[in-house]
Amino acid sequence: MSVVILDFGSQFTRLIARRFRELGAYSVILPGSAPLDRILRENPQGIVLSGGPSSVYDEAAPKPAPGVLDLDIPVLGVCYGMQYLAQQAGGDVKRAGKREYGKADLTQYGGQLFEGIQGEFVAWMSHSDSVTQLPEGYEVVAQTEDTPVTAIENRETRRYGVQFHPEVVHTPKGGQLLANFLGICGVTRDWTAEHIIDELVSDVRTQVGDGRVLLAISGGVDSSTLGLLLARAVGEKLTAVFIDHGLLRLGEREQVEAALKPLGVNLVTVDARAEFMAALDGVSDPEQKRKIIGREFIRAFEREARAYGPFDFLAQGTLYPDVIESAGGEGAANIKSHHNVGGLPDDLAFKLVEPFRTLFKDEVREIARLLGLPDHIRMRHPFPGPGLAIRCLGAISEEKLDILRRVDDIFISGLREFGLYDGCSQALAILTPIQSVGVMGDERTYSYTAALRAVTTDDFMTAEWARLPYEFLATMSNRIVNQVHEINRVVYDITGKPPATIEWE
Ligand SMILES: Nc1ncnc2c1ncn2[C@@H]1O[C@H](COP(=O)(O)OP(=O)(O)OP(=O)(O)O)[C@@H](O)[C@H]1O
Ligand SMILES: O=c1[nH]c(=O)c2[nH+]cn([C@@H]3O[C@H](COP(=O)(O)O)[C@@H](O)[C@H]3O)c2[nH]1
Ligand SMILES: NC(=O)CC[C@H](N)C(=O)O
Ligand SMILES: [Mg+2]
Repeated sequence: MSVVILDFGSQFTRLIARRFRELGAYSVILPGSAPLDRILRENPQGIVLSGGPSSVYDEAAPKPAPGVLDLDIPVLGVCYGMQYLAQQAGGDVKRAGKREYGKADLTQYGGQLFEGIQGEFVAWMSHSDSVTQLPEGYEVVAQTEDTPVTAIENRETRRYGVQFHPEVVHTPKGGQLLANFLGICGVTRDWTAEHIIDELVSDVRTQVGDGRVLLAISGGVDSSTLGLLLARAVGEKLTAVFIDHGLLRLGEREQVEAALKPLGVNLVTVDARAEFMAALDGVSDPEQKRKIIGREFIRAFEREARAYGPFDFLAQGTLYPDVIESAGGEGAANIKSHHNVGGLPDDLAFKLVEPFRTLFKDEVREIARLLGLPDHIRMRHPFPGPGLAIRCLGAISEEKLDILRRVDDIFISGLREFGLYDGCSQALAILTPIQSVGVMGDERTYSYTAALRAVTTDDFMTAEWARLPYEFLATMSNRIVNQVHEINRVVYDITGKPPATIEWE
């Protein structure tokens, strides 16, 4: 039993599934045009029609397959989905005089979807079309100042629509609304992280069969958790490979080896420092750096496959944000090529095993907890595969990496010492190419500027800059300038994501 989410190209479709997972309900995302028999195979108790960039009155507007809306189960249309429901039932949709983007307050609401919800309701909007004429049998159950038809329902046919996005965190009471929809569908909410693990294990077994798997492991949360999952799924057929590309932090190689040993994975460490440094020599463009790193990772895995292989499969701890930022979503833009997705070379000879490809970091952490990953790995801040190369802006050199390593170590150790590490989701130091004038010991200096960045976030798709105490920042600035003589200026990044991203390249 499940809820089927039909995807019409919204950026947020995965978030609908994620909210259902949080509510303990199992859901499946299928393409908007999935045929009826494909949908029926999922035994749906309800259907969600997602948002999307099209307008329902466009010639080529995507539609659910014939028969889908004739099923006698509840249907919730979100944004484009609601507009489609309204149009299909005989209502009308037009480009509205007033578009709504961002937060809007519902001026009134009621009805089944809003049952039990009280007080103000902030709804996150992203639309330029509106339902201008209600179809027969429907009533309006919510309004905003600009949009008279913000939510609709037809109790008899159990068709519901919302113009806003209940699935995003900026609609704080959206979870309750989605829970109400699950209630209307009669969904039993017993889908847990244990179920997800069982399902992932069985999917991996089906995919891998008798094949052998090379696991790309970094000592980070995602690949370490994947190590435990794969050990359960394929056992002996697994070899974990950790690449030291010369872009790691101070002492990281030894720390990772020590941390992974007790997990019982069969670990091989590869020294590929010379290859990475040679390939990155003189390269300053961020995308080019990322592509080269993606390629060099694969070349290093291929070399190991010749030594320890053959391997049919390459397993990576890829998460959904890596995919969507690398333009892996329906119509999504390429923000940056993550080395493990957009940075992969075209001639990849391995088949990829990426069980976490649809999940977010906090969900992987929950899986990690159940699989018994120690907390010091589970709660570690993420560290990107391209490592210090994308934090040393412009062309890298051994000298610059060494400077950055020392700055990073002071900052991260400082966060731990002051008890601030766990309060941030990720912290990093950046070595900028800016040189500026300073005065130290009565001497003129002309040295580099280091930037510090710390953010808070759940899913790494959006983030706030962390409000670290001034005293702490002052101490960090002091220590860095005193201990790293190549730095004479320290700045703190006070930009969120969006508009910035977490890494600087
Ligand atoms: N040094 C490395 N050696 C081998 N594989 C790596 C290395 N760095 C990254 N990878 C691979 O790339 C994937 C993506 O890296 P990413 O940093 O997003 O995940 P992670 O390192 O597992 O977890 P975290 O996000 O907590 O750092 C990893 O899951 C891993 O499969
Ligand atoms: O393994 C990785 N390979 C990459 O190429 C990569 N680029 C960014 N990141 C990490 O992804 C999260 C979001 O980062 P951005 O806001 O900079 O896009 C943050 O946690 C980043 O550290 C990467 N991780
Ligand atoms: N986010 C959406 O689903 C948008 C639907 C439609 N394109 C509109 O602008 O109204
Ligand atoms: Mg990492």
